[in-house]
Amino acid sequence: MSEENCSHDCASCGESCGAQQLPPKAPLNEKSKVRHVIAVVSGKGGVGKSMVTALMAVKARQAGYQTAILDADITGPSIPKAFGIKGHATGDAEHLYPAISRTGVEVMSMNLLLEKTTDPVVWRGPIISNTVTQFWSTVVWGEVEYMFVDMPPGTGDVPLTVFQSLPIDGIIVVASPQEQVAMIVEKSITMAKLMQVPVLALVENMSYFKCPDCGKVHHIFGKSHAEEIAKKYGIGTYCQLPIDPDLATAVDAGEIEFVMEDGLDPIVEMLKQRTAEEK
Ligand SMILES: Nc1ncnc2c1ncn2[C@@H]1O[C@H](COP(=O)(O)OP(=O)(O)OP(=O)(O)O)[C@@H](O)[C@H]1O
Repeated sequence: MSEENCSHDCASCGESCGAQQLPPKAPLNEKSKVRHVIAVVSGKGGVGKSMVTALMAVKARQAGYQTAILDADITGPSIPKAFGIKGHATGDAEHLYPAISRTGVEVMSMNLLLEKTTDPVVWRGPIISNTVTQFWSTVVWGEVEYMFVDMPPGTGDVPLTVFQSLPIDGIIVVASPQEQVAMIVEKSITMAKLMQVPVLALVENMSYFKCPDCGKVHHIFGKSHAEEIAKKYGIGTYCQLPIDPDLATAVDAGEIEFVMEDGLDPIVEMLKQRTAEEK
């Protein structure tokens, strides 16, 4: 950005220039230790980002890690429903406490703070972004190995705040075959690169449908581009999830912790390897 176009408001600018003065990362409270934070992003809504966030937390938990989900999708939170978590989060004068799922995944979401889950959150961008930072700072997360942040879709205010305020280890990009063709996915990848956050994995969701009767595989949204996109952007891990009506039913019934789906295993393996290398 040229000098005369610079607003000098680095907190709301995604450019990385020599004069950049980013705000310090938001602090965690003294009762929490979160070792790794992974943001789950998508170029547009409805591609299964929340589904992948929930499944990643479940699968990493099954692999033996303490996991948590920070639902940064403030205006469209869907994480508590996938886990069948009802009721409200609790808190005291200084802290909020996360809900704990049946298998031990910690969850904080705007839906746990609303009087009715159908109430809309009609807030302006800066207040929404501030809420996300508060979830990070005021929630008593305890000891967490992997926190997954369910981002709102796109590259707006909240993703910018999350990248700037939270110590993000990397992102998982979720896209359907269609977004990959339309290059929507590349916007998220380019944003992460601008913010100097590594892209850890690409999930091609709704990649294919396998007929339960004859076993034939149909590419409903076009052929796969996961390998091609992963190669182009140097993304080390990629995987595919099928269109699976059982997955959608499990989310609707709050049973995401109990589905049989191994499509995300390559990412869990990658996380295990990273953890082993740290030791
Ligand atoms: N692989 C899949 N098979 C079947 N249904 C799926 C699959 N992935 C996601 N869905 C369903 O598609 C719908 C949208 O998924 P989800 O809410 O995870 O998308 P999203 O990208 O988080 O959307 P938004 O950003 O708008 O919140 C949900 O009803 C979900 O259950």
